[in-house]
Amino acid sequence: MSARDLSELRNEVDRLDDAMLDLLIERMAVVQHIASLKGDRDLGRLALRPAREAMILRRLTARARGRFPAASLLQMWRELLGATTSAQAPLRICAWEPEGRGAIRALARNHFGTLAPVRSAETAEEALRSLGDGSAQIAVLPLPEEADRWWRSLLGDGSRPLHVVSRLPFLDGSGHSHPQAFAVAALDPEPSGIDLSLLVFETTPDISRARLCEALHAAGLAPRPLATLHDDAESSVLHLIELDGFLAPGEAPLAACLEPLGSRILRVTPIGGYPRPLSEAELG
Ligand SMILES: C=C(O[C@@H]1C=C(C(=O)O)C=C[C@H]1O)C(=O)O
Repeated sequence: MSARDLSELRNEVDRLDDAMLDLLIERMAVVQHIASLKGDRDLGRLALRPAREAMILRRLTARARGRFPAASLLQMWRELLGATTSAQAPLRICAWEPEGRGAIRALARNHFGTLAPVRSAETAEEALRSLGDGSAQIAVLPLPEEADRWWRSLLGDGSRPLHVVSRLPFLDGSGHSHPQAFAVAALDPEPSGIDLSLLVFETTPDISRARLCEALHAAGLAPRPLATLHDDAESSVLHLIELDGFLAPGEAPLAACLEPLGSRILRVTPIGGYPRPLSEAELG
């Protein structure tokens, strides 16, 4: 290849870079128009819409069909979505990174982008409090383990209920040991078409977690129990379980599968709904 060919091809790359940047600028202007319609800033609300973002990312990775590395595509668009969300309304993050549970702050940064400041909290409770006092709009916490109790506070009937709205990272490298986290915000979950739900089942102590999961399995809900808490008076037990689908209590098939357990199910409270992360296998 001659020096002339190389310089022509580099000119072509420069032309494409300019065109891509012009498109990003044009996209940002459309997002600002969307922002004025949604009115999140005036309502003191987060501009983030995890379901819409997941639909964009799934569509683009399918469209790329391996012609551009999917993991890079996802990371580039996560940065873009972070920039467009930050441009609409404040987006500050408070992350709880307990010892030995992985790089949660880095996970938050990779997901929400470089523009969103990530502050550290000493405890999960402190991270959740930051949502109440307005010093952050998103709390990022590692997936609960048995000893964690923070998820219990999402059961409260606050005037602006907090929900788990995302599971991080969006590209799930299951099989590798990598940290996973929940993003909590004062935002109502919306369905993206392929979703997971996080529910708290309050039961009488005489039914085991295994029995509860068996009933959920039978309805094809693929339960993944995360944690169980016994209340001080031993009169009820709280089970935190992630299920396939965007579910609401009282809705079929949840209501139907719990019916045989009768009055031993005291209460079912959804505390989260979020897009199911893409698996590496799905990317092909
Ligand atoms: C533009 C919007 O706000 C945010 C930014 C998005 C984007 O850049 O495409 C998508 C979803 C939201 O997180 C929107 O709600 O559509």
